[in-house]
Amino acid sequence: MIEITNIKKAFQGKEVLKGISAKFEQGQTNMIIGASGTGKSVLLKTIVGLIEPDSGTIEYNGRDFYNSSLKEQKAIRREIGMLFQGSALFDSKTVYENVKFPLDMMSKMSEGEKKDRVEFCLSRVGLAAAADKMPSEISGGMQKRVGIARAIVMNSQYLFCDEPNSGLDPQTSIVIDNLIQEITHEYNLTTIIVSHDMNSVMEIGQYILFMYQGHKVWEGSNETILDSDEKALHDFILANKLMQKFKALR
Ligand SMILES: Nc1ncnc2c1ncn2[C@@H]1O[C@H](COP(=O)(O)OP(=O)(O)OP(=O)(O)O)[C@@H](O)[C@H]1O
Repeated sequence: MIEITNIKKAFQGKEVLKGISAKFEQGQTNMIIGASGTGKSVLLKTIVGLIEPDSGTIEYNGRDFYNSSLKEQKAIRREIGMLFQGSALFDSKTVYENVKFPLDMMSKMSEGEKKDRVEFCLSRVGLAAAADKMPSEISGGMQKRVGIARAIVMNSQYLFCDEPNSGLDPQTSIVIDNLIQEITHEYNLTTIIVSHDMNSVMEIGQYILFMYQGHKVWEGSNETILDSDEKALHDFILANKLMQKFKALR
């Protein structure tokens, strides 16, 4: 579980995060949603340790990240897997080499152990046959799957996904959403996904934190989100035409 308490962050005097608290449970897909510019990415970066908050705490299974020693922070970082927007693969490395990269950087495994682990992760995301391909030779959806394999290769406990569906067609988006959810359940990960894709929210949002202008204004699940009478959330949901129709039918 990741617990954040009263997180605040300002840039040049402008408050971007205005005291956010939440609990992201293990073994479920947690989502941070909200309109553009509302602070979702800053919050995610704060949680993973890329932006230090001005105040507040972030606890990884009880370990307070920003009040830990560098050694302890490094240990937590090793337990984190990230799926970046746009996949962020190395263009000059094969699929296999991309997935192996974190093991080369951070593990003490032998070459044989690394090979087994990379092959296991690639087959878990359905890409065993694409190991020798270059990122430019595979589709956007396959690139995301490589990104997921790379994110879990270190046996991560925590999985962070920043807009995992950006640039994907609706059908491929569902495949990627379902893969993230399956992996979360299978390996009992604490997963946090930043998204503004309402389809994903409805598909896999087991816990949803809705942000508006730097505040948490609503939390709940995909089962309760359509019943909320929070105005900002309502406006966000109904910006999606399909959701308007769906809501009208209920
Ligand atoms: N390093 C930074 N320095 C100054 N301002 C920043 C910095 N990072 C983010 N901001 C500001 O913080 C605010 C929130 O940005 P953030 O990227 O978190 O929004 P978001 O909700 O993720 O938006 P989007 O959905 O468009 O990615 C914006 O006004 C942005 O300009």
